[in-house]
Amino acid sequence: MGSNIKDLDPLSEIKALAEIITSSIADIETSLKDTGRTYPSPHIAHSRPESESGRNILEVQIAGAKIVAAASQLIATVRPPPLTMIANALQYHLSTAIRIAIVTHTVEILRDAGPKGKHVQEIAKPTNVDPTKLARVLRLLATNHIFVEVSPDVFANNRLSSVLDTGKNWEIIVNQPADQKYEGGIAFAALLEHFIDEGFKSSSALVETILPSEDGLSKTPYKTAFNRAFKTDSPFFDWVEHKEQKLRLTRFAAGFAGGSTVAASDTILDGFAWTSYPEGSIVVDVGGGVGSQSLAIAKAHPQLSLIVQDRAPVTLEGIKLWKQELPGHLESGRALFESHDFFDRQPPRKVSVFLLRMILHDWPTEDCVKILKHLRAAADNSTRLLIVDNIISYACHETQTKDICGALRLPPQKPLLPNLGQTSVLKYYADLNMMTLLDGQERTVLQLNELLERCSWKLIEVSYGDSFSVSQSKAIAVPM
Ligand SMILES: C[S@@+](CC[C@H](N)C(=O)[O-])C[C@H]1O[C@@H](n2cnc3c(N)ncnc32)[C@H](O)[C@@H]1O
Repeated sequence: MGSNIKDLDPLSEIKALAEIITSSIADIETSLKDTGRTYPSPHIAHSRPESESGRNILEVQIAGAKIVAAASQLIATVRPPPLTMIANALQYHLSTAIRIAIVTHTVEILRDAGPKGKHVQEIAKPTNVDPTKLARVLRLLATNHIFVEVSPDVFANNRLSSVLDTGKNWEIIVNQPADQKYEGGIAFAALLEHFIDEGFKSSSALVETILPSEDGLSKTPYKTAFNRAFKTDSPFFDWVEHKEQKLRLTRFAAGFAGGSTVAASDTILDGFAWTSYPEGSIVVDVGGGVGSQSLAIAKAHPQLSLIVQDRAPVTLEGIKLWKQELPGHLESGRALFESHDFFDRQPPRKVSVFLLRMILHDWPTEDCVKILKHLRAAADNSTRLLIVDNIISYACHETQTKDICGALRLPPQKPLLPNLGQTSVLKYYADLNMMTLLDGQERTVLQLNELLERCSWKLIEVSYGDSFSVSQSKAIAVPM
């Protein structure tokens, strides 16, 4: 497990893990007492972000990160190994069960019933699914702490299941076309549906895609596992815009626009010196989508001028959003949307900050080189490049990046994994999602450093974000 494993006999290792859990719980208790906040109950709906305020205290987060790392390591240590491997190999049923709960609108149907729940006959009726099969699906979820089986075949929501709630009335959802489910609602489940539909189906084709073709010489006809699974030559982002993929496009857009914010606790505003830029400094948000990040920057730092670049149809959506959210910035020219392909040269102008958020991970390294070289050509000595992505750590100690500010982290307590194992696992899932769908990749600091150097950018600072954060790591580079 941890690289320090040889120092501990097995029982001492188990005790050390248990001790990490006990002392972390004591830390949580102290922080809650000091701040007068309470810990969120696993039995109560996750309906408002404020209800997470106890868990969001920095010290509570750090303690929670240790508990997740230690508890999962403890399970991996004590359960008979073949059973752990079988349970790991069968995880796909859990993904499927989550999607079934979403498409049957189970969470919305159960919302009003509260803790007493509803019989599965009632839950199954609106979507006309077989109640006995739905009960088995929900029981697997309840066994994983998602929903509660209150009495045989009677299920109720709990905090985990309630994360899937759109907040909409189930009778409205059932009578709407499927692509309208997330309209006017919370779209977190849309993100999960994208993972479990396009992502999961593609993942099942990764084995055949990664292996060399049978003769060992000819190239595989499919570039990505996604291409193989969906029998298409189109890159994912083109395919999802095909007419017949309307439901998937709507769901994907909803999931990424609104859904991802439910999970993020730190933001674009943290970890970068936005206030150091004077009136009129230009920030170019490259591949900025509808400008949701730029919107947060503009609201917090009104002295900045924001230019959001993306593909033409996306910029039109962005203008609509900004007209609602911050019309004054568009009218005064303080913010503008620019249709621009990031594989083309940047328009000449003085840019203070180029922002690349969740862009580089979408692309293979050679394409990232093209994007970064165009930005470098448009930069002057004072330009900063801010990259926001998942920066992943090796699962072992690494010291080669010690000269980059923030890159090295203190090793966690023995015998935890250096990357805290399950605590940071979402970043590694994201990496495989990138591989599967796009031939993209999440990068380590070493890989990012090498990539930037090839494009004459120098990586000067890294911050990883909160313990549980995803897509919130930041890297700052300057021209070489
Ligand atoms: C994962 S989204 C990130 C959006 C935004 N940066 C954010 O963090 O919310 C990737 C974005 O890249 C845009 N994109 C893809 N190919 C592009 C290209 N060749 N030129 C400009 N933008 C592109 C997509 O339209 C999409 O908005």
